[in-house]
Amino acid sequence: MLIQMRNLAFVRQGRTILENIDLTIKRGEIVTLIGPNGAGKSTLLKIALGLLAPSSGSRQAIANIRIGYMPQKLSLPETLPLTVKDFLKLAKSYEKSQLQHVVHRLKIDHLLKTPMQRLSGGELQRTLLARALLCKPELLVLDEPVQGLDVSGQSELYHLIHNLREELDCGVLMVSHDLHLVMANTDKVICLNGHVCCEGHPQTIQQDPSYLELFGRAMPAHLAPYTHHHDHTHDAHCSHGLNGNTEEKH
Ligand SMILES: Nc1ncnc2c1ncn2[C@@H]1O[C@H](COP(=O)(O)OP(=O)(O)OP(=O)(O)O)[C@@H](O)[C@H]1O
Repeated sequence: MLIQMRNLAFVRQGRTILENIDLTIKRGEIVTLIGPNGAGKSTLLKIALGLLAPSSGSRQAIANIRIGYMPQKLSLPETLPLTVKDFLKLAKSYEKSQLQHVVHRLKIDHLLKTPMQRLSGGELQRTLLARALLCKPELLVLDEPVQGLDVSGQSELYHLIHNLREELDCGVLMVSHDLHLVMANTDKVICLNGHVCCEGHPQTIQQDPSYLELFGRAMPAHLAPYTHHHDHTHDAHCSHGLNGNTEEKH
């Protein structure tokens, strides 16, 4: 076990954002959080990172756990002179040999002198991932790592994450909206909507009634859209009540 949350809740300004969360991540395991906007996915990642404290329940991690974090986005002033190399060197602590290894592994050697603002979407995601790897993480936390990439770029990055997990023998906790790609690239999926609606292996979870209510009927993996059905309401125990027949696509 790398990290474990038990009966965790997070409340802000009188509003319950997360409740009844039980989550364990082991070494070598990829766990993916899916859920509609505002479901609490980023909040849960911040609790995993230790940036936010739970309001109740517990979050335990192994002693001195090394966590590499890839944020959802990076906002840099257009005129800030910052090359990829400078950016990587801002990481808290790393060895020079590790920087060289990571840069080579993620195939960004040729970008080291490029200003951060000039990177393409795919190059930026690889650079952010490289920075997350500098601490030789035992746990990688990735907030929508493939956003902004085209389908082949998404597939390539998931494949890379898949391989890195084996090479580093680390755990991976990530958020994704790309349901069809998640299914092929994860060990465990957790459907979150303030609480855990359902969880399990990607193949089995597609049969779960809670999953089907949230994301619609199972389809061939390459055709599955990310569809969130809002024709029901949730309570803390994941029972559903019908309230109309509207549907949202995210
Ligand atoms: N510190 C805070 N204080 C008050 N409300 C907050 C705080 N942090 C998050 N929230 C609220 O909690 C809810 C969950 O936010 P969160 O960003 O975790 O959702 P998400 O699932 O990551 O959404 P998205 O898919 O849109 O990124 C949102 O309604 C947000 O406004």
